[in-house]
Amino acid sequence: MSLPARVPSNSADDELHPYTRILSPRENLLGGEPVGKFGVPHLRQFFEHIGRFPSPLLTATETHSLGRSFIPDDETVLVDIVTRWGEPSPSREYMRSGPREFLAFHPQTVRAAIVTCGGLCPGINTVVKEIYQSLRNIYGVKEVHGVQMGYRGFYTAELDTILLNDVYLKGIQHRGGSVLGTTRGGFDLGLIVDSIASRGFNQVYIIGGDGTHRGAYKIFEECIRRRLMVSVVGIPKTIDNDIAIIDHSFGFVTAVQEAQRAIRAAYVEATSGYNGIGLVRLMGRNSGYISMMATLAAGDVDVCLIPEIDFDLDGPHGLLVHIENLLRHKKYCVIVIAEGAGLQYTQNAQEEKKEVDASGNIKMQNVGLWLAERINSWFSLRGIEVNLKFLDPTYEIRSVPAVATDNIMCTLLAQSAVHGAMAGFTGFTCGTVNTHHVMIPMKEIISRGRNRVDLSSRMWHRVLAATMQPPLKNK
Ligand SMILES: Nc1ncnc2c1ncn2[C@@H]1O[C@H](COP(=O)(O)OP(=O)(O)OP(=O)(O)O)[C@@H](O)[C@H]1O
Ligand SMILES: O=P(O)(O)OC[C@H]1O[C@](O)(CO)[C@@H](O)[C@@H]1O
Ligand SMILES: [Mg+2]
Repeated sequence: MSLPARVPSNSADDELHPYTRILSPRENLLGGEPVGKFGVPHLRQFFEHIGRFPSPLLTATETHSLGRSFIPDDETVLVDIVTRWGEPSPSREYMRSGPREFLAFHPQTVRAAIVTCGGLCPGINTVVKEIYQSLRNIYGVKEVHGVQMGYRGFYTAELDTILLNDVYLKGIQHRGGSVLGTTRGGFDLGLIVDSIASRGFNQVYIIGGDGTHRGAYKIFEECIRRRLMVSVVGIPKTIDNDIAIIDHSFGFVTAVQEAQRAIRAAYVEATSGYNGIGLVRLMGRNSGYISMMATLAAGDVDVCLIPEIDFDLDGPHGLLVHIENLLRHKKYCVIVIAEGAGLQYTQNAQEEKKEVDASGNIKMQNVGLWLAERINSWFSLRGIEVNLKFLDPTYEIRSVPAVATDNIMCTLLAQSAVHGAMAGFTGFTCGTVNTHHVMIPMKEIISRGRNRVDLSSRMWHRVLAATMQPPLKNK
């Protein structure tokens, strides 16, 4: 049987950045070690003189029994793992993360920086602590700095960087938030890279979402342009699950778990009141994953509204009539709505100037309040008594500490980031694909656009099967 064709991750239609040119297998053979294979840039591609140091895992076998667990650069994880017997199954593949036998940085020359950007997400502190610990405990790196308050911390005088130590980081994995602070906006590429150069940082770990990654890729490019030998690594952080390619990031499971409290409360209120309606608004401005998975987990939601679906409010097949039917038959109903759902109703399409936050994200009206008002007035007009309770957990689902599975994910992502940077890889993002930890070219993360719920997926179909909600469209 012939082997399936091997398709490097970003060889499809993406226009490749010259830095991330994929070497053909032949070039790799001629050049010895595979370099930049599968699109993950390596410092060796840009700098002639680059170190090659044996990993401490090779030499300090008494403390690290990892001798046989080095990951070769041609070990990959397949994207498409569902296949049919006998059919060729070419799949994209990503480089597997993990410790490499040889390092591009001597640990004593490493000055690392960690920055956290964007909104909060359960587990940020764990990632910060584990990057520090992996650098120090596995590789013996002495200097790991924390950049305060997101990107602006690189260049704002009153936000000096913090030299991280055990005391500062003690127990932070049990706390929500970010010990370093995080903000939106404040991305000044020139000043950020000036700061990286003047402080002598040669490894920069950037924890953040889609916006953060757009910035991180620019930092990577600018470092190369200025001939700065810096590994720039992204660690994906999103409770919304809106980052492409990866299974999901840390914090997502915690957010879904925390959302259960609100849904449970909505259910209790709805089932205890006369014609009770429990309405829960959950985060997710562009992608409805939190609402979708929280609905599946709860098992007692009647309607799940996410940004990806287009629903009618009025009319014989619209949402309001459906709620009335539910009340008639069940005497209560529970509705989950993602903050970005029903945008066509809450935002005036003609409006020319939309309000945006410091990062340029569009500010949205509270769709939960809007829907509560529409439901109440619709039933009131018909003289039907309803008791609607609106629950809006907003920041509660993302400010809590991470649950155990998320904390484990944080640890593994942080270790993957450190192993990759120490080996000299740069311009990459760590993540899980099919539950395996991989290095993904950052260019690919940002060029894929947002991850959104696929309405033809089996997962969304499971939601429809659980809620039994109709299409909510008149035609
Ligand atoms: N296109 C871009 N180029 C450079 N920097 C950007 C870009 N978009 C966003 N940023 C910067 O990245 C940081 C975080 O962006 P943003 O507030 O959009 O959060 P995010 O990383 O997407 O996380 P969240 O999941 O919370 O939305 C901000 O400092 C912002 O200025
Ligand atoms: O109010 P902030 O901090 O801008 O964050 C709100 C946004 O953050 C997110 O959780 C993403 O992190 C969105 O779902 C939400 O709209
Ligand atoms: Mg974002």
